[in-house]
Order: sequence, then C-alpha cells, then structure tokens
Amino acid sequence: MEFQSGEKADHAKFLKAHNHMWNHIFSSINSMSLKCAVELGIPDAIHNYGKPMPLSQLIASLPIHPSKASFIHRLMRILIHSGIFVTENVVINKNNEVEIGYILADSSMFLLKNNPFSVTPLMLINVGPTVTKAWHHLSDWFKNDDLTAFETAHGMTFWEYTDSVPKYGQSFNDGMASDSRFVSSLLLDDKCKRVFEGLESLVDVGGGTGTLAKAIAESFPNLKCSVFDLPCVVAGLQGTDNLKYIAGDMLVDPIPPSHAIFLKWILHNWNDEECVKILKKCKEAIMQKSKGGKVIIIDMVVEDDDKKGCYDQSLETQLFFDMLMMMLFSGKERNKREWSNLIVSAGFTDYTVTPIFGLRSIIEIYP
Ligand SMILES: C[S@@+](CC[C@H](N)C(=O)[O-])C[C@H]1O[C@@H](n2cnc3c(N)ncnc32)[C@H](O)[C@@H]1O
Ligand SMILES: COc1ccc(-c2oc3cc(O)cc(O)c3c(=O)c2O)cc1
Repeated sequence: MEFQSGEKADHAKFLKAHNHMWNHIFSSINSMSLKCAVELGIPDAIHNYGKPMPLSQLIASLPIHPSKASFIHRLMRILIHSGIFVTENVVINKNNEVEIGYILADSSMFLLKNNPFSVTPLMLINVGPTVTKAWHHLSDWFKNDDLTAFETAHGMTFWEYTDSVPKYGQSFNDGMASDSRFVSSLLLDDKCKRVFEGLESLVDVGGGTGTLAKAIAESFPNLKCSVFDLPCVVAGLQGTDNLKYIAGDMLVDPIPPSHAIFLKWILHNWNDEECVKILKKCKEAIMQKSKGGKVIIIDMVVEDDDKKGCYDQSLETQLFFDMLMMMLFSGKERNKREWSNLIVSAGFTDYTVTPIFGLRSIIEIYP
C-alpha cells in the first residue's frame, strides 16, 4: 500500500493496517495472559470473594512474591480489555476511598475449578509447551512429507504421545470429560432428547472415559450403552447395569453391532479417507440389527464465509479448530458440502443436521 501524504483517508487506512498487524503479532499475549491468571488462581479468587474484589484484596490473596504486587493490575488490565474480567469501582474504607474492583465476565465462569464445564484442562494443553512446540513446526511440516506437524515436532503421533506421557493422557481425558458434561447438558434437555428416543442400544465410538455415555445411560435406563475406545483409555473402568466398556481400535476392529453409533468429536480428528473407513464400519455395525438404525455425530459444520471480511466470532473459532485439527491429527472441520460428500461416500442415503450447540451440530445419518 502506498502512503500518499495529505490524503486523510489513506493516512487512517495506513495506520489502521499497521495497528492490525501488531495486534495479530501479539495475539498470543491474550492466551498467555489467560494462562498466567488461571495458574495464579485469579478467577477462583474473584469468584470466592463474592462481590467486586478490590485490587488490594486480590493481590493479598495471590501466591505471588511481594516484589510483583504492583504488576497485577497490568495483567488484569489486558484481561479486562479482552473481556475476561469486568471492573466496578468499590468503596474500600470509611473515608469513602474508592478502589478498582474486579468481577468475572460471563466467559470466565468456564475457568473456575469447580465448574463441571471448565475449559481449563484443554486451555492449559493448548497454550502449553507440547502443543506450542508443534505449532512452531507448522512451516517445516508444509515442506516435509510427515502426516502432521505434531509428528514433525515430537517424532510420534498425538495418540502415541498421550499413551506414553500419562500426565498428558490424563489432562486430555479430563478436558474431554468436561466438554462431554457441557454437551450432555444441552443434548439431554427436552429439545434434543428425541435423538435417543426409541433406541435399544448405542455404542459411543471413541467415547473416552465414558462421561457422555454415562449421562445418556442414566437418562435412558432401557438403553444399552457401550463405550468403545483404545485399551489404554478404557482399561479398568467400571460399567453399570446399562453401560459397559469395550476396548478396541475403530480403524482395525469391528465396531460392536448396535442400533445407534455415537461419534462426538471423532471425525474432525481424521482425514476424509479415514472418516469414510470409520463411517463404513459404523454402517456395518448398525446394519447387523434388524431395525433401521442411525449414526449420531456431534461435530462442527463450518459456516459459509458469505460475510467476507466481516468479523464473525463463531466462524473464527471454527477456523481455529480446523487449524488445530490439521496440525495435530491431519483432521479437519467440515462445511455442509464436505459432510455430504463423506456421508454419501460411506454409503449412507439420508441425513439431517440440527445446529444446536452454537459451534457444533447434531448430524444424524441413515443407511
Ligand atoms: C477427541 S477425543 C473425543 C472423546 C469423546 N468422544 C468426547 O468427545 O469427549 C477422541 C477419542 O478417540 C479415541 N481414539 C483415538 N483413536 C482411536 C482408535 N483408533 N480407536 C478407538 N478410539 C480411538 C481417543 O482415545 C479419544 O478418547
Ligand atoms: C499430546 O498433546 C495434546 C493433547 C490434546 C490435544 C487436543 O486435542 C483435541 C482433540 C479434539 O477432538 C478437540 C480438541 O479441542 C482438542 C484440543 O483442544 C487439544 O488440545 C492436543 C495435544
């Protein structure tokens, strides 16, 4: 872009472009500041205070060195700017002296330790050294023939890594369990319950430690539920009357016959070829039952970018997930056309899409 002095519009555009670039360069400061605040326990400290928390009280409650007390308001200021916390002036003493007070913004509820829907485990993984190291290898991956940038960085697949570093596997499973509680709170309400009505059996393929399958089994006591996941994930887990765990590999072993197969946050981990293979195996599993069954998928349907150039928060989140899936697994987030291609290629004849969870949809597919 050429800068023409004297032309006000061009001048403003020029400065805006420069500013835009700096904000992009610094965008990881938002997530690093968030990580720092969570590690210091700031969201819980503010929440436990129960009313706007004066800066002096916040500082006194944190596990920080006294020499760092005067820096806390700077960390808080950027997080207020990005909408994580909100300020209110509070009177702190009898002399009517006013101090800045902090409360949580709606989104920071998802950072609290006792929130069953906490995003903290996945946030800490995503901004931690293992994943950031893999991001640093993205351009190398574009130049080599490795399957994923994660493998370029760590010399093993993501699943091998979680298996060999138990601490990671545990945090990952905790993150997935939290997300499953979030999804089950929406999926098992009156509007969506119909998805499971009339089913006799259901297998949650790649169901992790079974958080969502347990919630489905409790809501539908006559529905026989199974969780099918890798041996290292389901080993030693105890089932209930209508919930059992089955160890296996969805790409190699047959998927246990069932009226319905449930796939939450599975297909976005895999490329198109692998997805068609998984879906064909799901079709075989439901065809072995006499009644017409279905496959229930919970995943994103990427919005079409028809508001080109306009900032759309959910589309941006979907595109972030798409990049993450490409970088970790060689997977992807798909738009309507890409979903339709997968479903048809796997031999299914019909499907419905119910966009119910904001970023994600329920996709029901029929043989
Ligand atoms: C992204 S997690 C989703 C977990 C769960 N569905 C949820 O949404 O909370 C993917 C799951 O697939 C499992 N998985 C990965 N590869 C698998 C395979 N080849 N066979 C069976 N399960 C697999 C992982 O162990 C993990 O539990
Ligand atoms: C070993 O390092 C990692 C562990 C977990 C992840 C990871 O994986 C997923 C998988 C999904 O299906 C959805 C997700 O949101 C995520 C993550 O957010 C995430 O961090 C990456 C590396």
